[in-house]
Amino acid sequence: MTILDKIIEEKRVEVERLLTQNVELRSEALSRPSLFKTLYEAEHLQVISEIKRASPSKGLIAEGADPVAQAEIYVNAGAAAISVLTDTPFFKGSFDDLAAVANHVDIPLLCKDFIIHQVQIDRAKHAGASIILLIVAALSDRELTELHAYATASGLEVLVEVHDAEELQRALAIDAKLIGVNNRDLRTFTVDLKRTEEIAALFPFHEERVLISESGIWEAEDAQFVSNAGARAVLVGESLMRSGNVDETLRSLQVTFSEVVR
Ligand SMILES: O=C(O)c1ccccc1NCC(=O)[C@H](O)[C@H](O)COP(=O)(O)O
Repeated sequence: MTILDKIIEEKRVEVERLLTQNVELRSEALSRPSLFKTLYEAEHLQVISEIKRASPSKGLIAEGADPVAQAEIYVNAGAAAISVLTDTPFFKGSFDDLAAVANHVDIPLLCKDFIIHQVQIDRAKHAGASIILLIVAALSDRELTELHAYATASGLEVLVEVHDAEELQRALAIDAKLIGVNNRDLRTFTVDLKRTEEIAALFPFHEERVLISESGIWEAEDAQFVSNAGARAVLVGESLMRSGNVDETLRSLQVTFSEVVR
């Protein structure tokens, strides 16, 4: 059994608990800027900055980090959006982290979790997220279609994550506008930025969609590589959480688009 399988198993238990507790999770749509619009109109590579305390591949990264203080640095350094990992057992994140960040920032906010059921979408929205993540590898076609439609109808944006050509086709089949290539294989943890290049070669850039490169971005050279491949944004966690100068690291990743890509 892979870590992804274990995480999904844990999510099934979490969903059961949420459904049994029958917690009131209805909420009005929040008005945050559209991430899609921000990225589509961007003049340079955008950074989606993540609050990440720990991970299955790296263990503890920044256990005692203050999510609000970290988010404020991200906003001041020009982050396009903030991603908050809300899973506790594997990432030491929480919905309290998400809600705390939501109360302090007004830029687009991604609930980074492993969504398999509508109740998790309600919970993300209730905590103040404006974007949810759907991981193609974790969902059947039917689940992907239904969860994407439900989130969109709830007024949320959806980042659809892929890792190979077949998953890209599945993302395009549901007309996903925000497509993220995870450079990390969630089953083996191998990170390879060439994943972005491979998916970019198949990506319909002439359509109104944006490509985001996720994971393994440490320095400007990495950002330039995926930007040159066609990414309009990078999703960055560990390198920002570990940085001694978060502001400087984040700004260094906001590289200019090459003429070819623009
Ligand atoms: O980060 C992991 O080890 C991980 C393992 C299994 C499933 C998901 C995982 N990470 C979630 C992410 O996608 C990353 O947090 C995100 O892309 C940022 O990656 P990085 O900049 O490498 O921290």
